[in-house]
Amino acid sequence: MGKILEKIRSPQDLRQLSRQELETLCEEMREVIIRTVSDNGGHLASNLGVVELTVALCLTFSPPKDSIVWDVGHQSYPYKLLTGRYSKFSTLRREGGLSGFPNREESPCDSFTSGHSSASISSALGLSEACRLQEDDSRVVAVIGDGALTGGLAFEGLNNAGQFRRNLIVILNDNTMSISKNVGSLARYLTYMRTKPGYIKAKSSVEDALGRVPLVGKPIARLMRRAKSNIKKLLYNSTIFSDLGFAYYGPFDGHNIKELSETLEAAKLLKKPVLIHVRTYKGKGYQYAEQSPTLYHGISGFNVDTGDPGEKAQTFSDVFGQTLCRLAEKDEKICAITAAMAEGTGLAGFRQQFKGRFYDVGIAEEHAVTFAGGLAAGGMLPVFAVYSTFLQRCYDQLIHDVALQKVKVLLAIDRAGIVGEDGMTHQGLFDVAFLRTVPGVTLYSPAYFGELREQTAYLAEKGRGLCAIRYPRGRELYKPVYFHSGTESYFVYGSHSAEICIVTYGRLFSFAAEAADKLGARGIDVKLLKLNRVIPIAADAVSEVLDCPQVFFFEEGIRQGGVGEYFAALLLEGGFAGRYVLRAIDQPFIKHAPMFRALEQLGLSTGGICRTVLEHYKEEGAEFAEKEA
Ligand SMILES: Cc1ncc(C[n+]2csc(CCOP(=O)(O)OP(=O)(O)O)c2C)c(N)n1
Ligand SMILES: CC(=O)[C@@H](O)[C@H](O)COP(=O)(O)O
Ligand SMILES: [Mg+2]
Repeated sequence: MGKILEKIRSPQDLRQLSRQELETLCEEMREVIIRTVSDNGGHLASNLGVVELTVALCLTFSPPKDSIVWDVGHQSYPYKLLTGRYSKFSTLRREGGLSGFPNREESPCDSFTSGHSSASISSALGLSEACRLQEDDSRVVAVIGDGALTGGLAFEGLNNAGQFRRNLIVILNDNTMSISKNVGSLARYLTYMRTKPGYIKAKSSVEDALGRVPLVGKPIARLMRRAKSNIKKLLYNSTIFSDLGFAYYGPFDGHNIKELSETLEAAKLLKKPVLIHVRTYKGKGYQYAEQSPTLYHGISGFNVDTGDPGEKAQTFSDVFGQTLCRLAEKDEKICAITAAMAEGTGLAGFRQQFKGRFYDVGIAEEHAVTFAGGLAAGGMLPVFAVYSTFLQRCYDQLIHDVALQKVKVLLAIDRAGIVGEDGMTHQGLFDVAFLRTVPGVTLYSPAYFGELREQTAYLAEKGRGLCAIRYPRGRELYKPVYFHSGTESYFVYGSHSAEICIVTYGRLFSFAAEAADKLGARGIDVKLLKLNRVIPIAADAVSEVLDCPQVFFFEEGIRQGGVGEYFAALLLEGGFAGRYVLRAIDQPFIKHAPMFRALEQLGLSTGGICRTVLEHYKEEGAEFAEKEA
């Protein structure tokens, strides 16, 4: 297994291989990727689609001297295999192992850490300009998918790069898919380019472009002659890309190593930005992924022989999607918006049931929020379901295009908190802190499916202005059965006379409740305050713990600007005289690890909550902590 692959220590090693050996290498790479993702989970279909492209890139360029920037970076597994990481590949996405995305700390061959879409052209342009300014002749290549190209940032990059008279290669990896089918006019335009009958001979063709390159020696002349005939027959007269200042080549077969490498060699010689359009197939080489590229885009593991991913427990996203469908049956104003994440956010059912009120806007979160603002100003009730990490892009739109307009928009913030194996680029840890600064926002944070249903309905029916609800990745956790009091915005559990009070919100409440049970079993009486509404915090909720001598606040989000700090300020204003201990996240770039393992390491699991309380509870605490550790 991996006979050729195991000898590849760096891209330079590929140059010793024959055409046949390169083909065999691709088969070996696919086998390793399929096996590893079946065990560890990960992004299968996109990686299988770029195997030949990666080989061609590594044959033509010399990372780390040359930079290859992978957009999103979820398709960088073949690149990891060819850049000295084969021996560690079985650790992919495991705690302490290789990241599922390019990471500057992992390898000098990863020139830019990525995870969020549509940024590659801008970062590649920056890298290229840094080379120019330092008189470094290294090459820079950005590889961007047709899905990622729907993001506005990609166009900002193209617009800016098009004016530079300097080589910058952008490879458009067009597989007609985002996570689901790619959408929008651009996707239509790419289809037109792929299928347009009869190629037009170029006016300002590669011949002109190549004519400007000084001929040095016979090999280059030969190479250029070959490239010219190759390119000439496939070059369009005018494309959106050439209008933006790029030389456009394509579309090419993205699974033909020879054609790709020759094209890349030729493109290297141009003294202007170049866009090379390649057609690839998501899932190539694994029949199940070819048939269902959406299912195998990101998958938690599967049986290699049957492709069976196994049973999946119900998730918060599922419950949200079902709830929104029920609400939309009664309220015709409700519209659902996704930025290319219909499956992940649980909106696939809504898409089917309410086609006319469903919008997949492409990977364009900023646009999604402003579009929602417009829908709301026009009298509709837009609901934008988005992962917490991707909402980070929308800060200005939330302020300017929703809050300032005084319109009602509902944000369904999925993957809030630690997400697990996707790691540092995907953790949902900032949303609460930045939403706190948006005027007039209302934010709820359910711990359980039932609460998600109730709070979504409450916000849809009664909320005002910018309303949001945040919930975690995956399933619901431990639910205490004992009595609680309070209002819709908070619940109180346990004895009112307890000397210790734990305050928290969202899924951490399950751990806090378990911790309270354990502490109770050791004779330590704990009162629990669960915030349902975290912005604004209800004055009554603060009053509930004002007289408590020790208040512990646990938060699955960043400390700065989080709810824990906010709660502390309200306590102080209310005259609180006790001890306040806040455990939140201080270093938010948290590496990949199983979700609950990461929470444990952050001291935010049941054990962590017990330990923190007990550290402050002297004698019994020391004894208990030893037992628990
Ligand atoms: C800002 C942002 N929004 C959403 C995502 C989630 N996401 C990851 S990959 C992907 C689809 C990318 O499609 P494409 O660029 O065509 O790559 P392919 O998977 O087809 O290779 C999406 C929506 C993301 N990574 N970043
Ligand atoms: C690459 C990317 O951004 C998404 O594919 C993400 O990995 C999806 O994560 P979930 O598995 O949480 O939907
Ligand atoms: Mg694609």
